[in-house]
Amino acid sequence: MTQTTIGIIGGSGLYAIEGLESAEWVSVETPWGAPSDQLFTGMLDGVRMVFLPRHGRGHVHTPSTVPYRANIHALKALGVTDVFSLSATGSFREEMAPGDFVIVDQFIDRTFAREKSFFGPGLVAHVSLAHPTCPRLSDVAEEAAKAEGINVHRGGTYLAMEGPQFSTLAESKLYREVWNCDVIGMTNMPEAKLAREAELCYASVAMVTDYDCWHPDHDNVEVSTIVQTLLGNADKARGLVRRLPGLLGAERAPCPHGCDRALEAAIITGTEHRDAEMVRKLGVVAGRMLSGAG
Ligand SMILES: CSC[C@H]1O[C@H](OP(=O)(O)O)[C@H](O)[C@@H]1O
Ligand SMILES: Nc1ncnc2[nH]cnc12
Repeated sequence: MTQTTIGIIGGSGLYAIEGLESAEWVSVETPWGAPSDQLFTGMLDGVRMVFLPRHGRGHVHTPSTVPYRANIHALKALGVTDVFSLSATGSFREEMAPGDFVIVDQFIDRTFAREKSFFGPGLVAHVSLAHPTCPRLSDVAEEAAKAEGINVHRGGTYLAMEGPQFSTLAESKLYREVWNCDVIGMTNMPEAKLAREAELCYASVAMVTDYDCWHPDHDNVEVSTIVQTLLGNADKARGLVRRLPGLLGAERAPCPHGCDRALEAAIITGTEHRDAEMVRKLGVVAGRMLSGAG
């Protein structure tokens, strides 16, 4: 048994969480540059919490400039074991209405201008992403949402687009009608990929703000309308977060789905061929698999 440390990545509209004891903002340096912001740490119901605003306080990072690798590295460096990602999304489903939450379980990655892996030349790894979210954390997120009276949908495919512009109507229809996606956002990829490489359990909670531009009875998405819905969603998200420590508990057993052992069958570069600098940079994220190498 180890200790649970919950990481919360707050998306658009969620730049702080409340109620932590002994709370402080801490700076973390990483070999991948600076994270989006300082990280807010403290205790909630006997469980250590670490919160990171994905776009930084004041929303300064675009979806393309969010330093995803530095963010996941910083969470891992602070001992985080379980990550809940909260994100604003458009919806492709009539029944997934603005104000509803969707516990995402699949992604289609259409992003193209981001670093997507901690690994690279001199240290190559291929983790499985068949099931990119952790069912154990997703159960907890669903239970917390229900306890808060949030209209929550279990399961959904998140289309990750590059942005920052919203989709064209043709794209929106393609994602909805042909690719069968449920929600759309700009940030969960490569975040979920990197969490898996860092052997962190990861759950994604999509907070629906709009119907993108496909819905004949709703206006095309605009930031001003998103912000209105986001204010309500962020209150709901803070309620959900408050329930997580009680549901997860302070003691942590190995993940029954193997998220925390994802690298065990993934690293392919032979020990004697590994690049020493890469091994050094990967010390925090993959050190347990690399000790003695390089
Ligand atoms: C403010 S609208 C577009 C913006 O909102 C979403 O952010 P996040 O995923 O961090 O909640 C979307 O991905 C875009 O970055
Ligand atoms: N319609 C949409 N498209 C992409 N990202 C979003 N975030 C919130 N709504 C969105």
